[in-house]
Amino acid sequence: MILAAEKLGFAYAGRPKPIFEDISLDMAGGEVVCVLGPNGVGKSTLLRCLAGLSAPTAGRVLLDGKPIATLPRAAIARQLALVPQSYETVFAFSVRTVVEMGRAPHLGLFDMPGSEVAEMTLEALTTLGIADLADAAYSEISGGERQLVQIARVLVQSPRLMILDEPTAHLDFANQARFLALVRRLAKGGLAVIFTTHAPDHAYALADRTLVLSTQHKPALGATREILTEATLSRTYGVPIRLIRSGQHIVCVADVEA
Ligand SMILES: Nc1ncnc2c1ncn2[C@@H]1O[C@H](COP(=O)(O)OP(=O)(O)OP(=O)(O)O)[C@@H](O)[C@H]1O
Repeated sequence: MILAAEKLGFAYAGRPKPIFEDISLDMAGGEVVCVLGPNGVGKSTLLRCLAGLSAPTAGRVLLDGKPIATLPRAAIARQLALVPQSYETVFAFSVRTVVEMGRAPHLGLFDMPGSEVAEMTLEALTTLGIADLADAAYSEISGGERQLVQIARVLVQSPRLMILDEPTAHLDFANQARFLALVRRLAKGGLAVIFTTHAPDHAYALADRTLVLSTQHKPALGATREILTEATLSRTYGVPIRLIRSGQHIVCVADVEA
């Protein structure tokens, strides 16, 4: 097991009740898990706990069997990569440098990235279709391009587990489809992936299991096609949701009147 979350709970100081309670989740290599739920339900907070960036107020996270809270950041980063919802930098780094920095956890303290890292970086940028942006300033590219750069950066980090917070939020329709195909390919190669999304269709397209967070009900985790019923989705989002099947694909439609 790469990651094991045991009975996690989290409460922000000053908030009357916990954001979530009693979440347990095991991640093995090659598995893809989606976290779904309405705005503000706690998805990003949960991902930060799983990545060891926030300390849960209940329960614990084990990485390779060891409590993540006891591990040095570089040791965590060799196993696990988090792509947050947004990533800003105040420095005028080039796209190439931002991606190369993904390799830092594998380098010694005074090592400079060599030709191997340069090759990995170019390969990752090419995979994401943004090799032509290599020398652009990260601060001067679009939101979707930044999202692709961040995904390239974690490819160079080559972790065993990728944790992605709304990775498709800024991507155009084709890049969303390419991203889903890329994750499917990486998972076949043994990578474990946890991602959040506001598109339940992406859970159907990608996730072996889905964790549904809701303000009204207990967290529910199960096989995506079993857990994401019309009833569960409608209850979770508070609007009537229908599932439309077309071959292998399932599309969700919300029936909200004007
Ligand atoms: N630093 C903080 N201090 C206090 N409350 C916070 C803090 N960060 C987030 N929250 C609150 O915790 C709750 C969960 O936030 P979180 O960002 O985890 O939700 P989310 O499910 O990822 O939301 P979204 O889908 O809108 O991105 C929200 O009510 C939010 O307002």
